[in-house]
Amino acid sequence: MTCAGPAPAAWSPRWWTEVAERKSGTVRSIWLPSSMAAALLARACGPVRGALRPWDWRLLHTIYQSVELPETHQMLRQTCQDFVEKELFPIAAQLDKEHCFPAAQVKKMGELGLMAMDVPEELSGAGLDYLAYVIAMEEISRGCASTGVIMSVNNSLYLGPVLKFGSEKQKQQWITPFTSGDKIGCFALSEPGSGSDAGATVTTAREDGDSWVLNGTKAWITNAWEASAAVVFASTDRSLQNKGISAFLVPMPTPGLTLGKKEDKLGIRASSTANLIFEECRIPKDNLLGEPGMGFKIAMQTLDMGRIGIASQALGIAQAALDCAANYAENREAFGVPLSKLQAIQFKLADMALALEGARLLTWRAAMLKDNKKPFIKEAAMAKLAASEAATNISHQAMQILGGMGYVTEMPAERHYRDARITEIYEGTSEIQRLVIAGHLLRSYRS
Ligand SMILES: Cc1cc2nc3c(=O)[nH]c(=O)nc-3n(C[C@H](O)[C@H](O)[C@H](O)COP(=O)(O)OP(=O)(O)OC[C@H]3O[C@@H](n4cnc5c(N)ncnc54)[C@H](O)[C@@H]3O)c2cc1C
Repeated sequence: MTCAGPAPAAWSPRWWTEVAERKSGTVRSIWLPSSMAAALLARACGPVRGALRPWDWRLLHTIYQSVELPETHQMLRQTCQDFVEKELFPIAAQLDKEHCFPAAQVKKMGELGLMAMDVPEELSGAGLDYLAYVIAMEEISRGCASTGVIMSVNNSLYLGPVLKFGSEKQKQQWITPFTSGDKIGCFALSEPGSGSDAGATVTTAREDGDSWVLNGTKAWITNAWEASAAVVFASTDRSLQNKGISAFLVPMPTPGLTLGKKEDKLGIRASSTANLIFEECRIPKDNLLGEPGMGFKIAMQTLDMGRIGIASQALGIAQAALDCAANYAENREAFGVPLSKLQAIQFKLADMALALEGARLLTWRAAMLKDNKKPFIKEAAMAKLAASEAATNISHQAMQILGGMGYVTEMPAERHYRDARITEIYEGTSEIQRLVIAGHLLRSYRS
């Protein structure tokens, strides 16, 4: 088998168009999540509808979605599940073993709209909401956590800040070519000397005629080896500390930028992680994203959104581990009965399912708050913390349920265990999530 994976399946290039055609034969897209939910609500609520004020509708929209996903999102989930069964399950173990970037699968995900999910259709994105993004992220990560992080970085860490802070011209140039799976982007904030303390950035950018000139090293950059562009954070005025950091759009490859070695990692081994080394790297003046000094704000707001994606990646890994453990327990016999008849194993499975469901509800809630333009920073941190710790614990218990078979590569349990661990580290460690949650919590008591 090659890294390209199995022969291409007959995927519809735009699944939601197919859905629309199935429904009416005329509408190009049915992706209007709020109005769809309202229509479904109207069907569900009938006579009480007239009694509802606008804010009630919004509230019901939220409650409705937390009880049962809208039909559109269920269809999206099914599409992703079919993709995972055919395209990722058969090759995930080999991708991991060979550190192999899943180029063919990323291309197909681009064709399905999964590489630019909340980018508007005018910019060639799928034009979906964040709830759709987390549903898809979970499913893709269930099939292959490495593919999940590749998708997450392109969607939320690379496209996210360009969409939010870019000029119209920048959006055309730096978003549209990155929606189809042909090109992917990366996000370069961390440095060898600063990860959690991102404000301590020492990479610099100085103005020189029509250019910015970058110097310094960015560390741990996901997608570095395959990326065609990076959002890079560098200090334009060290004396201003956080407020002196700016964000830049850097084409890759470009003179003055070299890649470090691929890190040899515990998990998510099919995604590349490497340093970006800038030595008198010259980029056009126009490549400044936002205003000078806005970089720290751009980075923090991007990570707030990105955390919801990493929470969903963790959910996918946890679900895969639970599925593996439950199936094994049903089929493996000990002391004359299947493992699943033993109460000790049942209790483990129950606790695993409980942690997973709780984390999933927190993740959906954070996504829906974002979709409804409500504050979501604390909730995103809660979702990431709960989901990543659930993934670590669930994959640990799954390995225990499999016994010796959990420890060898014939079964996916050991890969889930290795993949889960990173979700507690990147896009803010668990300690940083606790700091964010506590900060918001205590502010609410003081105000
Ligand atoms: C596989 C991988 C992929 C990554 N991808 C990217 C990427 O694409 N782009 C990018 O910019 N970065 C990326 N990172 C970097 C990642 O975000 C950082 O590793 C992470 O933020 C932690 O920073 P650090 O490693 O410097 O640890 P440190 O910040 O040195 O932290 C070390 C320990 O101290 C704790 N700690 C630090 N400060 C505090 C505090 N104030 N209170 C309590 N505890 C604290 C931390 O929680 C941690 O346990 C990636 C990392 C990995 C391993």
